[in-house]
Amino acid sequence: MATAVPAERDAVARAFPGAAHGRALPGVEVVTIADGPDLIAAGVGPARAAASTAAALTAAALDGRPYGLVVSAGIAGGFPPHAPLASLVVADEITAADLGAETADGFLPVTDLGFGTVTHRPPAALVREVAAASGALTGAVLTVSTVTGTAARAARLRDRHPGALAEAMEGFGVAEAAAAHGLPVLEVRAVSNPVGPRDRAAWRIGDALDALTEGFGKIAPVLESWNRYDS
Ligand SMILES: O=C(O)c1cccc(C(=O)CC[C@H]2O[C@@H](n3cnc4c(=O)[nH]cnc43)[C@H](O)[C@@H]2O)c1
Repeated sequence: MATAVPAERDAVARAFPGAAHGRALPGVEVVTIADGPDLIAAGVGPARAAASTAAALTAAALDGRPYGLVVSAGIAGGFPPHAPLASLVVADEITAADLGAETADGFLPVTDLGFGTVTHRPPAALVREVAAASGALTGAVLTVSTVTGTAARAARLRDRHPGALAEAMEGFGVAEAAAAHGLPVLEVRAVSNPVGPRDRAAWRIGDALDALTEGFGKIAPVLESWNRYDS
């Protein structure tokens, strides 16, 4: 499970009762929870998150104990009124929203330029089960390299992605690493701030971290049974 920063990693870890121990890899520490998941604080932004996640996945594969599922988790901006503060969102689509080219006629995704991919889709059945267990909202979670800070950009993003509930900065990078290993990916986010005009006073990071802990407490059995079916 990959979060951006240690505060998010620790919020997820609080949902699992087992003892934790860490193992340092080049560029990332893997925290293993007894009878629970492995967690990494993969760094902020899609590139760093992809590099850290790839390191952890490769190390596990070389150890002969490959993972069955990769989860991107953390706080996010929520598109109002669809994803309110402290709500939990599970992605049915993980989309890189600013990977492309700006043209006089608007934004072109990199796929329109003939390259790569901009969207990864988590397994639909897993998304449904996670949402049912936790009460999470289900929709697209956008990955951006620049946090949205104006109403105009928030509106442009929703115009291009009408199903978007949240934006964050790591999901697509984590998903790219998972895809390179042929693994399914899930993204779960707790909303810490509205997407829109920059307003640091509106951040509710503590509430979002608490929502992450509570949400993963409910999601844990779903993930455990998913891994069992998968192996
Ligand atoms: O300085 C700002 O205006 C600002 C507003 C929101 C978030 C930030 C961050 O630097 C946090 C980035 C960190 O948290 C995730 N996150 C949380 N909210 C958002 C958001 O609205 N848009 C994108 N990412 C967000 C993100 O995944 C990073 O890990 C600064």
